[in-house]
Amino acid sequence: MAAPVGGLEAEEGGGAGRRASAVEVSAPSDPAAPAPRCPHGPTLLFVKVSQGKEEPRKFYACSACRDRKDCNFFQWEDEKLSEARLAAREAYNQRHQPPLSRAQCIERYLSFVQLPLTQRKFCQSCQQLLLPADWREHSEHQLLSDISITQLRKPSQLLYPLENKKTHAQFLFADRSCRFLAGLLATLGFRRVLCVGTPRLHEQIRLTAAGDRSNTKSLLLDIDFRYSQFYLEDSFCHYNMFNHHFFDGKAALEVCRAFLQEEEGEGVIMVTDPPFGGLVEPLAITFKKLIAMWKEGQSQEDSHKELPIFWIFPYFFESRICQFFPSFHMLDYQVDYDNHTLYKHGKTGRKQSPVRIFTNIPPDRITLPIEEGYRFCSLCQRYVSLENQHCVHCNSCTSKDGRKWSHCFLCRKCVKPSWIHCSTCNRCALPDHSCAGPKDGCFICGALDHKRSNCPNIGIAKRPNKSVEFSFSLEKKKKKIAGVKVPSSVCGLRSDSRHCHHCVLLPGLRGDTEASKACFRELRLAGETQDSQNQRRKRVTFHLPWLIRNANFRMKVQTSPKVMILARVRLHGKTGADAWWQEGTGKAFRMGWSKPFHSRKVCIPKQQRAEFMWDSNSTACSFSQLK
Ligand SMILES: C[S@@+](CC[C@H](N)C(=O)[O-])C[C@H]1O[C@@H](n2cnc3c(N)ncnc32)[C@H](O)[C@@H]1O
Ligand SMILES: [Zn+2]
Ligand SMILES: [Zn+2]
Ligand SMILES: [Zn+2]
Ligand SMILES: [Zn+2]
Ligand SMILES: [Zn+2]
Ligand SMILES: [Zn+2]
Repeated sequence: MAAPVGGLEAEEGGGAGRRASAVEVSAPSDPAAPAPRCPHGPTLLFVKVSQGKEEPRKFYACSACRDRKDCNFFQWEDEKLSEARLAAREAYNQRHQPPLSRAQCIERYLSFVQLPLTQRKFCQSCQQLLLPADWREHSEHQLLSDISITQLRKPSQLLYPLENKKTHAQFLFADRSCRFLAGLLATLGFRRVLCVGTPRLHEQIRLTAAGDRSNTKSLLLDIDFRYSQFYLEDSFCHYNMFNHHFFDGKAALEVCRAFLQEEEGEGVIMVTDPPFGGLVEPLAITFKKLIAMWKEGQSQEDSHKELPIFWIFPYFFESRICQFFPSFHMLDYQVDYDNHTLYKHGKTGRKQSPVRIFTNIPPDRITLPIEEGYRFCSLCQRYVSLENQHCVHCNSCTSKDGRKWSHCFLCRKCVKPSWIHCSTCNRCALPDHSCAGPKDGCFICGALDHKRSNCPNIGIAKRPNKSVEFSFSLEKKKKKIAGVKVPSSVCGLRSDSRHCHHCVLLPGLRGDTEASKACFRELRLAGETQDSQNQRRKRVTFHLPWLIRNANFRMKVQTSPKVMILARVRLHGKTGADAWWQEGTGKAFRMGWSKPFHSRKVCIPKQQRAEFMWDSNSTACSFSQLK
């Protein structure tokens, strides 16, 4: 596949046709034609939209995996496949199903709990509960022994989270958020919770129910098959929320249906926390199918009722979610994650989490914890963040991100504190925005209410790094390396980074303003910091203006003779809703000996930020952008 779906998340949130290029879900030309299937169930039909125009040829790709490494299904909509290829595909799909059936998992689980404690082992390497007959096969693996019933009830602590952003994005609730959610559901009187992609909440509800005998039930639907080892058939279904596919067929679908329709659908809520990189539209279609399933079980007089839902998602998807579910509104509560360094609560994390709860439950029924910085606004009749002040002009507590917003009389609405009204654009924007630049929202997440430089996803690079300080000097006389010209009007960097209008530059760099006005193509960096191992390590972070995201750089490091250096390029998340730190993608390469400058070509594909790091006794490092 020509990587068309790779950029999906980048394009979500902004809506159709505003970006240079986006991939969107599309309606099939023939609605009766069934979508071809990959191992993750029916695929989705996508279309590439460039400059607002749809490319004529649509294609099918995996609904669940946004990285072709995870599932490389690709088929043009109008492509005809031979019988032999169809049969091969079917065989491939079969081979890529989980090794054990649901029934086998349950049988194994029942045998496992019967074992004495000393015989209960878990293989961390294979992420599998072991029965004595399996021990030999796993003897060389990393094993955990004496697995208690308490541990079995907390599989999300036993299993390692699948953080692969493009498929599972398994970011688990921090204890604080998990307890808050479980408590809120209990306070609201729900007796059944359909947990769609919320394994830790599922676990918490079951633990609480076991403790207080409240009998609250929970059913987990998740694509992570590992969970099937820990639950009987009435509490887990292997499920794909992007195409409403039950991997175990009709029997599993019936489990879900019965769960939703119990007590004529009374007392049930759906809570979902999908991977943030996922497209809103297919999720909305799925949730509507679950709602329809719940409705079938309702009596006539209840037909006006809605299935209560908590959809946990970043706040900048508000307009997109409300487009599909107009009765939803966003709560101010900031949802925290354990294994997510960025999305943590303001007080403890490095950054305020942008993740919120969207719900159709009236906000006056939802109490947010005062001790965590929420207050009740009697005018809005809802709990809001302490900083979120009631605006008398808007007659509402208007902040979306937890900061105090200010009212603009010209725009007739409240705007972010850092914005000012621009008479050229006739709207509020960041002071250093480009009036000539694209006016259609943020290039990272696509939201219309902010630009990329103010995007909550931009994260790490913008924060000043106290331990590293760089200085640079312009080397005009040096042999010039051709640079790519970026017109200043499209350069997305803030003016306070003193960037050159024509180059990619480094936020936080301090330097000569004259120099930054000139078109310089080579930067010289000097600076260092110590890391924990007392190694010398230098690092610099690049912001790439949106236009030149596919950029080649030359990195040159000057080493003292006979010093081998290890350089590393780290890419910070792709564009899009989950521009998170991507630990795993650091590409390390060695650079040779003794020559005064060693150079390497580095390609930064589509990322918005990249970090260059080098360990060495090197005296200087320079970067230049190549054509
Ligand atoms: C952002 S995490 C949410 C976990 C939640 N915060 C918790 O702690 O319970 C996303 C969850 O959705 C699941 N998931 C990812 N893709 C899915 C898909 N296509 N269908 C169903 N579940 C999926 C992941 O396995 C993961 O459990
Ligand atoms: Zn697939
Ligand atoms: Zn093993
Ligand atoms: Zn208010
Ligand atoms: Zn206002
Ligand atoms: Zn304004
Ligand atoms: Zn302007």
